[in-house]
Amino acid sequence: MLERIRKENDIKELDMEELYELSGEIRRFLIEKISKTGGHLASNLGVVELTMAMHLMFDLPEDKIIWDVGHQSYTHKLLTGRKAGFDDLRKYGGMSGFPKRKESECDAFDTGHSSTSISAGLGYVEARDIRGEDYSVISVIGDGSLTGGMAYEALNNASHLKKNFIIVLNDNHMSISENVGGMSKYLAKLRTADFYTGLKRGVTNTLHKVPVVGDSVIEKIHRTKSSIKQLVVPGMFFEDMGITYLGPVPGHNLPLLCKAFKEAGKINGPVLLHVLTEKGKGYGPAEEYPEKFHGIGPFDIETGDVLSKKEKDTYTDVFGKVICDIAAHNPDVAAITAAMADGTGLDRFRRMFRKRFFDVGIAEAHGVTFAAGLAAGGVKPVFAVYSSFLQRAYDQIIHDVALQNLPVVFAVDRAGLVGNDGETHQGIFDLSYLSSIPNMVVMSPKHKWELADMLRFAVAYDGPVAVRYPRGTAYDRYEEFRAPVVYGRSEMIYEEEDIAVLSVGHMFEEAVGVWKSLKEKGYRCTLVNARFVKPLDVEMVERLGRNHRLLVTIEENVQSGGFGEHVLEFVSRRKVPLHVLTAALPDDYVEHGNIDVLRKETGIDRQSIAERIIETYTKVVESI
Ligand SMILES: Cc1ncc(C[n+]2csc(CCOP(=O)(O)OP(=O)(O)O)c2C)c(N)n1
Ligand SMILES: CC(=O)[C@@H](O)[C@H](O)COP(=O)(O)O
Ligand SMILES: [Mg+2]
Repeated sequence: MLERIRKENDIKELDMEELYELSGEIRRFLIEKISKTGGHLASNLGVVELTMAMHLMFDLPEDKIIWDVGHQSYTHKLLTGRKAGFDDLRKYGGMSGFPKRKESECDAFDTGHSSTSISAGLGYVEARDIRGEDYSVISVIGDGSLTGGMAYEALNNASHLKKNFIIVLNDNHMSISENVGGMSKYLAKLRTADFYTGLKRGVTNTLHKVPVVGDSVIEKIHRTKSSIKQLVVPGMFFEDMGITYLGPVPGHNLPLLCKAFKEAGKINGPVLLHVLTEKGKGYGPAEEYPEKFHGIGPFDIETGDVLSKKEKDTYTDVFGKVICDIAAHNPDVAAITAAMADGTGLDRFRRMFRKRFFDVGIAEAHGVTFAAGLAAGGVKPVFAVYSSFLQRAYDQIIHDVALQNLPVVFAVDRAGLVGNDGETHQGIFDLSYLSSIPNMVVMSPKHKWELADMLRFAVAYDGPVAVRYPRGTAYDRYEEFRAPVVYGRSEMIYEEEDIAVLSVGHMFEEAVGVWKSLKEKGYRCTLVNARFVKPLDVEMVERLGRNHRLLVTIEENVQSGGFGEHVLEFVSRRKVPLHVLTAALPDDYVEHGNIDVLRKETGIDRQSIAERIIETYTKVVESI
């Protein structure tokens, strides 16, 4: 069947039996492909029928399907002619793991971060009406993503609509890990309500079963003239806001899903279609361990085991262990995650210090202000958060934390290039957005031992402080370089003259490569580990100015507002006699792919940096 799907809407040519066959083929295809490339398997297996139903009931690309997060859009990609793309899924130059408008006109909106789909959908609805156009808009949001504040802001805003807007709540009762919070509990109650048993039941029959609320329901039904109102009883939270609730609909029953979409399309206003799906559906290991198969590397299909065995600790592992050790000795330390307990390494903390562990849901902005409140109350909060997700909380960092100089520790994970998730997830802005904030201290460790030392320093520090470290294996060389972390002081590694290399955090590994290659070619070269991005170690810069000609900064952050620009600004303002060469990422978004490839493409790999240094240094010497 899959062979017959060459482009969008081809699915409509299949009969029901063929559609069943197709759903099986899609699952087998996804399992096989993702077992080789890695990707977000469990969420995708859960929405096969839901996606098929939407593709059967709507016309693409005219109608707009907006995926929240977008990690579950693989079936949508398959049904819109992108089957071949799965061979290079998430590889450099290959197909993205998320919806991309530049990839297909059937992708209505780019996503990657959660809880945006209702806002974007509402924007489309209003644009449609302003321009007098006629198409359907369907936002598909997961129960986990419904813990994000933006989703409620959008629901609140959408409640006034008088035209159709379909919001699909894809409820698999899971975020990456177990979902949290009051809405999740509410949805759990709705799950046990009667299934969507069809639209044939008479309105009155149903209403007779609803004592007390019957009259108001009848009134509403008369207002909307929609028989579907018989199903309002379970979703009064949404109903009372002015959003029609339909469901719960069994999310693996294609005919019922299609019917539900048909009815949802009739409602003149916002309608929330509550669909119950199973994460990992159809693949035993993913059904059993949806968390493990949420995002997974290549794995063995028979056993479900991940193929590449991890031999060394990642920075995340180091953080997870050290923060537990710190908390064991300091009862004031609390840890916060925004739905990323495993990803940030806080799972261990959750087990060890249940009362001091807080999963706030996918709510980074709230998480930051909540941390500020904890800090104001005398607790020492450590918010472990991915660099790109912390972008969500910029005002909260300024307004609620830094302005009051509150001692909140930001453990900024996935800083720098993250690789296969691509543009939306690269942690390449944090040095810029954090180091521009007054009171903020920003550090980055060169290796795993320094991460531990910096975390201890950060917890002891009386003010807002960020420690940023990358995804992946923690660097475990240069153990002998472990001088105590001193506020605002960098670390001299090798001192020579002429060329000085000043590297930030994990780019130390590249900087060592640069340093070695310059040495091999006969250059005299100093190597310094910056440690602090803010405050900048200006004494070190002045000291380097005495016997060097070229100062090279290396960071995995955009150039704009980054470490190199801070150094440049200081050198120029204080007229330090140094030429400065900044190795940083260009003013652009970096797509998905292997990190080494991305570094090469963006010119921050050791070889490209060494070449640029030699070229620049030659010019500097010639100009004297
Ligand atoms: C702002 C933001 N924070 C965190 C994440 C990481 N994240 C990706 S998917 C996900 C869980 C989403 O759960 P749900 O919406 O229920 O989708 P499911 O995976 O269950 O299909 C999380 C926390 C993100 N993408 N965006
Ligand atoms: C879709 C999403 O945002 C997460 O699942 C993310 O892909 C996790 O990234 P890590 O694999 O780096 O934890
Ligand atoms: Mg979910």
